[in-house]
Amino acid sequence: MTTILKTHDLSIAFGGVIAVDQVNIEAHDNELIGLIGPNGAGKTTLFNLLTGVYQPTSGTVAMFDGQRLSEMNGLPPHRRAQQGMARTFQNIRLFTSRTVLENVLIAMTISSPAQTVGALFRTPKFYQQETDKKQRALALLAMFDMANVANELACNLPYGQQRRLEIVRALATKPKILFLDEPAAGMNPQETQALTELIQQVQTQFKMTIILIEHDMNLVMAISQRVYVLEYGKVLASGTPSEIQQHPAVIKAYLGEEI
Ligand SMILES: Nc1ncnc2c1ncn2[C@@H]1O[C@H](COP(=O)(O)OP(=O)(O)OP(=O)(O)O)[C@@H](O)[C@H]1O
Repeated sequence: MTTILKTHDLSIAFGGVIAVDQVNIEAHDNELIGLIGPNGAGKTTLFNLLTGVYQPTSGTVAMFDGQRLSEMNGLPPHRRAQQGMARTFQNIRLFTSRTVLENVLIAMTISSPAQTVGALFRTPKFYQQETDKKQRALALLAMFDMANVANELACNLPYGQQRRLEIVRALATKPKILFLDEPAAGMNPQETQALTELIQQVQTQFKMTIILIEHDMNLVMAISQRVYVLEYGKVLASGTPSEIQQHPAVIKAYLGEEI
């Protein structure tokens, strides 16, 4: 098991609220991790700290590439994206007036900009790269059953497909680690089931690490290899789904809710 991401005593305070409080977590290569916790527990804030949207009040985030450790503190989101982080958001953030294909191509271009000279003078290499990008984008869309809507405007897609497009767009950046913030939010049971299978397929096919915030316990418990539970900004428990489901403190935190 190779560690790919690790935090040390990661904390952030907003005024008097300590939203993330000395969190120590780690993610391994090709691991699917569930991040759960009651509303306001600090899950999205933790994602924002990991991906560079927020800088911590104290503590560190590090990524590992083999033996090489890269400190992430101080790096803005786009620099972390270049290091291999990609994410989706709780609220869909697509380029709604662009087509589905353009949304994916833009993500690819942002993550690996074309050589300026090639782009300026439209060299044969530039055209080849553009063709390759388009083929890769279409292949990703096909995997998500969306090749047939490649030329639709993103705003015209049904909600479930918009959510899936967000994942395709994140994958287009070839991340090492993918953060999914409530990917099943607002989906119906059939869409959720299809998404569950897709997330597993992504993990197997791309051999990447996925960290998933999700309120749908069936989804989390079905696909996570390990689960972290946050409560009041702290890690309350971590373990396999079955360990978490039997954990007394977790049961207490979720009293009245089915885990
Ligand atoms: N930018 C901010 N300014 C002030 N307080 C914030 C900010 N972001 C988050 N918080 C507070 O931090 C705490 C954790 O919020 P966060 O959104 O991370 O929780 P969550 O576990 O993702 O919740 P949910 O499951 O409802 O999405 C909350 O008390 C929230 O009000």
